[in-house]
Amino acid sequence: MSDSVPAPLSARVLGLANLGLIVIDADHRIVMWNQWMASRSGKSSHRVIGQDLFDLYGELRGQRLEHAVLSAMQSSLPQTLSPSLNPSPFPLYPAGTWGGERVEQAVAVTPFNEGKERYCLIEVSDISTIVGRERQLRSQAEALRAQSYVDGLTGIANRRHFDVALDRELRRALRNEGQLSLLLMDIDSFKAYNDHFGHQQGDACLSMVAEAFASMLQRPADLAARYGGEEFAAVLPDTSAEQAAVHAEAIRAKIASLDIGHAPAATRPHVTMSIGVATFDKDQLNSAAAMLAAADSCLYAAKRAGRDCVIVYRPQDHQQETAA
Ligand SMILES: Nc1nc2c(ncn2[C@@H]2O[C@H](COP(=O)(O)OP(=O)(O)OP(=O)(O)O)[C@@H](O)[C@H]2O)c(=O)[nH]1
Repeated sequence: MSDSVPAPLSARVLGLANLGLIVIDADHRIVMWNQWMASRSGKSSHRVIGQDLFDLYGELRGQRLEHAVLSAMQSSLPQTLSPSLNPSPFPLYPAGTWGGERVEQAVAVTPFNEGKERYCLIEVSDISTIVGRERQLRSQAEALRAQSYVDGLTGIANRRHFDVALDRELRRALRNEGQLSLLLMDIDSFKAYNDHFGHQQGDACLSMVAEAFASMLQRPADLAARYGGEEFAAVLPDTSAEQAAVHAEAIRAKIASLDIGHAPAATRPHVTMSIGVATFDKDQLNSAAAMLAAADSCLYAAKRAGRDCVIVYRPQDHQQETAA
């Protein structure tokens, strides 16, 4: 018969438990320290048994864990430490490593009596995987949010981003009586391009035009967007009608200079753009709808004028037109 005594079942279970188990007495002296704690703290149970937990880990003094232990001992009520408020209170590291990042911990404190003695059980769970997954989900959500402001085909801002930017800049212009211009632009005879070269090449053309157009806007507050289909738009804060007209003309010339061959049915042998320009004014063009309608009417006028040109909205002309 073997003379080795089998470990009591409870001791075996404590050794196998996949969480840290610490028991301290009323004077905070450690009376139990399981294998999980030993392998993650680098301190074996016979080194720590009998020591005051808060002497062993001075950094816990005055912290939430100490308050939780004191209050659990006094009230006899269990306490749970929020992992977000108390990240990693114990200096514990993944088993088999030393140093590096502490394991993320969730800590529960449960007071209990044994005979006349008062004790406190401290359970420490490793929640590193959960916290890591949460971080990953949060960063994926942020990436998705960023993507939802980006046009999938061209990579420039999408209509939603444009609407938000125009609204924000309009409110700023109204507040500061500042200047703000808007460009609406449309690739000329794009239906003919698609019909001649096919939709896939049409998409490639849209991407080239978008890239060239976006590269023309230099200020950080300027926004180049795909407004929809073959239409593009730009929000230009602190830009007068005259300055916007110069920008628009430069963009028109840049697109023409790309010299992208067009369909035979198009007005020009190369791809061109027509552009309408509207500028904020506090009496008439003081809303997104009014500015967009004004820019759109100029874009339409540019198409009627033969395409590949820029037309700037002038409130006085409009008054004359509507009055006539
Ligand atoms: N390839 C491609 N074509 C698109 C996309 N969005 C819109 N279009 C095409 O753009 C064309 C726009 O045609 P129209 O609105 O008739 O205007 P247009 O031919 O450009 O003529 P004008 O604007 O008068 O110069 C349509 O044939 C649409 O199918 C897209 O994402 N990819």
